Amino acid sequence: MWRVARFAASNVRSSSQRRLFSAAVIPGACIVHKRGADILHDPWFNKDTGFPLTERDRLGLRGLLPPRVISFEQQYDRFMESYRSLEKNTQGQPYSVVSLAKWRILNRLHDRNEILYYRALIDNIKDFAPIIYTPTVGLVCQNYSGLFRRPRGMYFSAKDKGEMMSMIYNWPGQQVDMIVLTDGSRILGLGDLGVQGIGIPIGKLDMYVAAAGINPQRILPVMLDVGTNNQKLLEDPLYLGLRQPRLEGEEYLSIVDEFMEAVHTRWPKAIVQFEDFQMKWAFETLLRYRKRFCMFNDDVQGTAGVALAGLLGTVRAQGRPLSDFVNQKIVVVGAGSAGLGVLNMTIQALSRMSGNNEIAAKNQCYLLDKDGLITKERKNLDPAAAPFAKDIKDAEGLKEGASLLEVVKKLKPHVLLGLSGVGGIFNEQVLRAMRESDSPKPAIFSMSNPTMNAECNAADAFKHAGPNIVFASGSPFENVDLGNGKVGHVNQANNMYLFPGIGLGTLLSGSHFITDGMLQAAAECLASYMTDEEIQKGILYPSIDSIRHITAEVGAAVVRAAVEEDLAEGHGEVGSRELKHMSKEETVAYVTQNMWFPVYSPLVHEK
Ligand SMILES: NC(=O)C1=CN([C@@H]2O[C@H](COP(=O)(O)OP(=O)(O)OC[C@H]3O[C@@H](n4cnc5c(N)ncnc54)[C@H](O)[C@@H]3O)[C@@H](O)[C@H]2O)C=CC1
Ligand SMILES: CC(=O)C(=O)O
Ligand SMILES: [Mg+2]
Repeated sequence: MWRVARFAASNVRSSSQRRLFSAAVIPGACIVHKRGADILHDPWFNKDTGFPLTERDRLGLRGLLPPRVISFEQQYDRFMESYRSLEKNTQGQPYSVVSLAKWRILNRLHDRNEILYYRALIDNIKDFAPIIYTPTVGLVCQNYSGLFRRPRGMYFSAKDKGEMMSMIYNWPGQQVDMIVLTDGSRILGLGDLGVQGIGIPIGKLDMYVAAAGINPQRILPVMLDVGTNNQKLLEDPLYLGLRQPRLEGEEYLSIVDEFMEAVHTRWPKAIVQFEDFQMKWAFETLLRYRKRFCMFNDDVQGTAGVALAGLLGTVRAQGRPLSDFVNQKIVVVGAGSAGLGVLNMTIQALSRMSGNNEIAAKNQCYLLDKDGLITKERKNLDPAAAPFAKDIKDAEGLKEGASLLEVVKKLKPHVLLGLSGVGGIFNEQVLRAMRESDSPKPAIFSMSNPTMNAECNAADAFKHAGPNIVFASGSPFENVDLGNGKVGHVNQANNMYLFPGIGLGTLLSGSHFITDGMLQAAAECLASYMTDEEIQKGILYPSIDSIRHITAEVGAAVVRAAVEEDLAEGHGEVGSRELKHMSKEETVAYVTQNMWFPVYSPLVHEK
């Protein structure tokens, strides 16, 4: 096992500080149970030409590598040079060609040498996150059959019913801390991609390693293949998943049940993040498992916290006190797992701030789906959306099913937040209507992924809704040049700012459950992270460059919430008593010190 890497300081925000920070890592020895070529073919242990001569002798590697030993720094520079020349050589080519070429070069390194891969990822997170995460990961999932070279993670299919308890022991890692699980039924805004959705757990877990310092030997991406209803995939001769329609009802749940039991039998403390499940199963599984296992749903709960932090930021951006949040009119477009999760957490926060007045809180919020404004008059109203359906008498004269444009024109909302998965629905007319918003700095959150599915792009938002808006998107866009030296700041409102800290904080607290209190603490931590000066410039979230720092803070907030709720049993040598006595700063230091960092450790062979 890797010894935990130790960091010198916890308060690191600039890139020069980060470099110092990484230089202070002390590598521990690592036990390996294999020798010779088996080591070179194992990306967990392989150092390529970086094996020192003594290690080559000890591990039976002499003669299997060219004689010259190359330092880690040289290997790193060599990789970055080839990445930069790929960038240069593909300039001007279509987005899909360039980004898939970048993904391939990163993926090859991932498959060969994980230490070098994760170091490159951490040091270049701003450049590489859009490749290994949204938006390119969406393209990768769509093209998975053609891109597939080597398996990564585990695949449990409907055909494995009754076998999962033994299958779970096929995983080579002794300990697993973090699992990201999908059934591929709603991959970003791209719909049902069946087994091809495995790219999402892989990308999310890469973010866990990069942002939270979860040891990559202790992560497990999982695909639960219960079939697909995507006809194109079913007819594709190269499709790698089960060629059958999706299981439904009890049959479906029995597969998820069996998986959850198997995982927690082998690794009772593993945390399972449910990701990109279609809405009905997202809610059903959350309800079914959250009091039995350590799990959460990222799309429902992680997204909600990030959106709430952003909404509170928009109040500060208007120069108003946070208490003014209760006066904001918020329109949420998309009544799926993400939209309802956001609305639920927002109403809870509004309600708390207005003296537990849930009715007043609900009055501030409007919800639309593909059929327009959702009111209590809706026929076949989805039970999940029912608590947020407008009473027609409170709908400001708007009718059931009113269009987005009608709603925006009538309400003049402070916030327009999209989680519909439909690209371009914040069209020119809708954005122009936002110019009449009651807010001096109207907020437009175009949170759907990947880029093509964003409700609007950044340039259109500033062009049509005006330079005063506060803008956030789920996938990254460049800042917008507004002329006269002014910049329209683009925020990335993505659950990546919270899920790594939720997972890490839960792990280090030793809590068996992830409660609303822990999630709320995570959201509040993110909300209070930015300074007033940054917020005034329209910057609502930290730069992705400081994702490790924000994750340490969020992780610590989650640990402290678990302690407060008496759920924290501790982790490793740190028990519940020690956690209870830690100050806020000590908790941040504890979390930071437990972040893994990629450095070559001496390998020691053991039979
Ligand atoms: N930025 C972030 O961190 C996150 C972004 N998302 C994105 O949110 C999107 C939706 O995800 P889910 O809620 O899980 O999907 P979902 O499929 O459960 O819900 C989509 C909702 O949008 C509605 N809709 C469809 N067409 C519409 C239209 N023309 N006008 C208004 N509403 C319309 C549907 O009726 C449905 O209520 C995806 O693109 C996903 O990538 C999801 C989670 C996190
Ligand atoms: C970011 C994310 O979780 C999604 O788009 O589904
Ligand atoms: Mg997701």
